[in-house]
Amino acid sequence: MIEVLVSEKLVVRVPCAVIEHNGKVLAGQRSAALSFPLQWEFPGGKLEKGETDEEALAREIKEELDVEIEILNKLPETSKDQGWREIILVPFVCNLKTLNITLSEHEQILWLTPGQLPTLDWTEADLNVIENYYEYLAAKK
Ligand SMILES: Nc1nc2c([nH]c(=O)n2[C@@H]2O[C@H](COP(=O)(O)OP(=O)(O)OP(=O)(O)O)[C@@H](O)[C@H]2O)c(=O)[nH]1
Repeated sequence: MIEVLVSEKLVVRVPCAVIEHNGKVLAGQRSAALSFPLQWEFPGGKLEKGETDEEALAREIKEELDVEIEILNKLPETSKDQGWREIILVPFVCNLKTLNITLSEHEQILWLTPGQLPTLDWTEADLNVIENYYEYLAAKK
C-alpha cells in the first residue's frame, strides 16, 4: 500500500470590508510591492493573536485607510487555495464613521457602484465576495 502524507496547510483568516458610502463601494488597489501586485481587493488583513474578526478588521482599516468603520453585516466566508496556504476571506459590509481617508498601503482606491465592481481585476477570492454582496443587496430589497 502506498501511503501519502498530506501535510497540514496553513489556514489564514482575513477579515475584509465592503465599505458602502452614498450608494458606492470602496475598492482598494494593492500596492505594486505586495503579493498580487496592483490587483483589487476589499481592504482588510490577517488576524493578529487574540483578535476577533471584527477587532482585526477595525484595526486594519484604521491602519490602511485611517478611518473608523461601523460593521453592518457579515457576508459568507469564502476560501481560496493559494497552494501553500488557504485564505479564508471573511467579508463584512460596513459604513464609515469618519470620512477622511488617508492611504498608507494601497496604490489607490475607487468608489464604484455595485454594478461597476466586476470591471476591475480583483484577486480571485473577491469574485465570490462580489457575488455574495449582490445576493445580500437583492435580499435587502
Ligand atoms: N485584505 C484582503 N486580502 C485579500 C483579499 N483577497 C485576497 O485573496 N486576499 C489575500 O489575503 C492576504 C491578506 O494579507 P494582508 O492584506 O494582511 O497582507 P499582505 O498582502 O502583506 O499578505 P501576504 O504578503 O501574506 O500575501 C493577502 O495575501 C491577499 O492576497 C481581499 O479582498 N482583501
